[in-house]
Amino acid sequence: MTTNPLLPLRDKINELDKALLELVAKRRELSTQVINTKIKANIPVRDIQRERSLVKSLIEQGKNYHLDDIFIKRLYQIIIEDSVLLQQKILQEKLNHGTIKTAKIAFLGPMGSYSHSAARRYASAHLEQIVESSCSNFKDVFEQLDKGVVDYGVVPIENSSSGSINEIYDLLQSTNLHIIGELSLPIDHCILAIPNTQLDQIDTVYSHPQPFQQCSHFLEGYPHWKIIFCDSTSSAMEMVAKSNKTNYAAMGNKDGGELYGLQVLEHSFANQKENITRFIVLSRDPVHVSDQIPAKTTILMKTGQQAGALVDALSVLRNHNIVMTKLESRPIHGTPWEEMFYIDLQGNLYSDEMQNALKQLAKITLYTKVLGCYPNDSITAVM
Ligand SMILES: C=C(O[C@@H]1C=C(C(=O)O)C=C[C@H]1O)C(=O)O
Repeated sequence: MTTNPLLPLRDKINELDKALLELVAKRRELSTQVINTKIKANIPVRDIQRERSLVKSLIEQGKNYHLDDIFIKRLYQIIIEDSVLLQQKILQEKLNHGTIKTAKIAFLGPMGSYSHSAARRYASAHLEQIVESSCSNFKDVFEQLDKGVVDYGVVPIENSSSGSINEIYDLLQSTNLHIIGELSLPIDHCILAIPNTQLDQIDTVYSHPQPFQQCSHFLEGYPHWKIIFCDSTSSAMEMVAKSNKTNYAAMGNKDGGELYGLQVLEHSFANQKENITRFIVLSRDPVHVSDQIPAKTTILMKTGQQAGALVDALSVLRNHNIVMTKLESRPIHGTPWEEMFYIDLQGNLYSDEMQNALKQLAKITLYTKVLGCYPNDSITAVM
């Protein structure tokens, strides 16, 4: 019997990887000590200067081992992002008196949808244990939360290829719920079919309308495919698996497809190479965001229809040095041709600048409402 000549080397690699994991865990432990010290001394979590000088010095040291600088940057981007998010989480938990032990969380679709992955990801970072509640549409997520059936709801708000998810903006218009968090997920749509199916056998594709929009260029190459809209990507996968038909396919994610026993026929074909969806987390109660971490505040605003009304409102933000990261407008239910503006702002709701700006906005707009203040989780280590 011939033994695999790679085995001794792989054993050594395994040992090194174990040591690397131990080191990463030790570094995380130090980040925990750092945040406890920062809490006592009231020092901000983020220290951009420190991040810059650390990575610069590591790149220099890496040269001694012939390590590529881009490799070091990418590696430390992930390590520092994890460290900052861990510190933010610890700080927020302390401020909001710990997490709910077993939280119920609602999302769109049966298991395997993108919203399900986002809900799990949020839960693994912020909650101890969750009970999952799948909903057949976005309205149901809002209603379950409103009625107290669940503690949190996770819904997509925008995608880097298809833009804003209008249905969510419309639901936010009349809600009393609060945005308490955000998270972004890379999305890789796949064409999924039952085993032993070839791509040229497919004539009908099932999915939620969003993936069809995000992959319109790819779909132009298959003009004969019949497109059928479903409530969610996972209900599409469930349907295709149950049908057992070789001419049917679903568009959804690989992990979800595995749950339903489907195989990947094609992947990585969204219009934008980096296809990312940002999700928001909703709750009945607002959270307090520490002034030691970067925060975002989302507001709803209705201006009058006079010339320059929106410009005047945006000038208020500029005059208070508040950075706007997103501006979206949607028609107002029941009043044709009037618009509601949704604005994402960098900053804490309780900062002086934000409070002053909101007071002034209330004076010059017809309506202003805060939808939520939450930790900015779009952390990019500065290099
Ligand atoms: C660990 C710290 O907190 C943050 C995380 C850093 C890291 O992981 O190296 C560096 C600077 C801070 O943005 C720190 O301040 O030293």
